[in-house]
Amino acid sequence: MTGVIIEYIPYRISDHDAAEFVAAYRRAAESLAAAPECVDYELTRCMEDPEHFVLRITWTSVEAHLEGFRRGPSFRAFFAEIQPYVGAIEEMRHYEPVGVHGSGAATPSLYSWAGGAAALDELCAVFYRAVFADPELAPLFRDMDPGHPHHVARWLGEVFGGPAVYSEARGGHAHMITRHLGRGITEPQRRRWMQLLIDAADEVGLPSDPEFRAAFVGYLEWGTRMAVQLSAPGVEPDLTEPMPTWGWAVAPR
Ligand code: HEM
Repeated sequence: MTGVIIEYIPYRISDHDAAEFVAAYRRAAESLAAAPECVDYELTRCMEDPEHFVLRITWTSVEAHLEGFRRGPSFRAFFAEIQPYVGAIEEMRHYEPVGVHGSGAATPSLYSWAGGAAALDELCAVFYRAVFADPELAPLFRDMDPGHPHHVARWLGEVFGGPAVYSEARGGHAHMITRHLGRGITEPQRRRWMQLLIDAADEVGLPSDPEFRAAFVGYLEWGTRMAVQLSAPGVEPDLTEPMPTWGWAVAPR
C-alpha cells in the first residue's frame, strides 16, 4: 500500500486511570476497526514510565483521516469513548514513512522455512526430471541449459528471502524475463508446470503447513501468469523492474 501515514498520539495517564483508559480504547478501537480509512492501530504502554502511553494509527492518507474518518460515521462513537482523555494528549501529529522499514529474523523467511538452498535444489532437480518426461512441457525445454534447475532454485531462493545469488550470478530479474520472451507459453502448459512443481514439493517433502503452501502456491500463481504474459508474441518488457520478493502474507499487487 502506498501513501500511508502514521499518526502517533502520546498520552500521559495516571496509574489510577490507566485501566479505564485502556478499557475505553478497547471500546473505541471498534470504530477504528470499522473505518475503511484505518490500516491498523496499536496502543502501547511505556515500560520504564508506565504513565506514558502511545497510540499509533496508520491511516491510508492524511486526508482520509481528517476528512474521511473525522467526518465519517465512526467518529462520533470513537470520540465519545476517548473524549475524557483529550487533555492528557501530549502531541497529535502525522508522520510520513521515509522508506526505512522491514522485518527482523523473528519470523523465518519462506526460504529458510522451506529448508534453504539444498531443499530448493532438490525440488528443482525432481521437478525438471518430471518436466522432461511430460509430453506437454518437454518440447518447451528441449534446449534447456543443464544448469537450469539450479538457476531456478537460486531464483526461488532469492524471491523467498534467501541470499541474492541469482542476481549476482545470473543478472537478476531482467535475465529471467528475457528467458521467457517469445516462447508462447500456453495456459495448459502453465497449469501443467504448476502442477508438476506442487507434486515435486510433496515428493521432496517441502513443509506442508497451510501457511507455507498458501504462500508458495500464491507465488507460483503470480509467477506463472507473468511467464505466460511475457512469453506472448511482441511483448516488450520493462527490464528495469526489481526482483520480486515474496513473504508469508502478500497484499494484492
Ligand atoms: C513462478 C513461475 C516461474 C519461475 C519462477 C520461472 C523461473 C525461470 C528462470 C529463473 C529462468 C531463467 C533461468 C536462467 O537461465 O537463469 C526461466 C527460464 C525458462 N522458463 Fe521459467 N519460470 C516460471 C514459469 C515458467 C513457466 C510456466 C514456463 C513454461 C510452462 C517456463 C518456461 C521456461 C523456459 C522454457 C525457460 C528457458 C529454459 C532454458 O532453455 O534454459 N517458466 N524460468
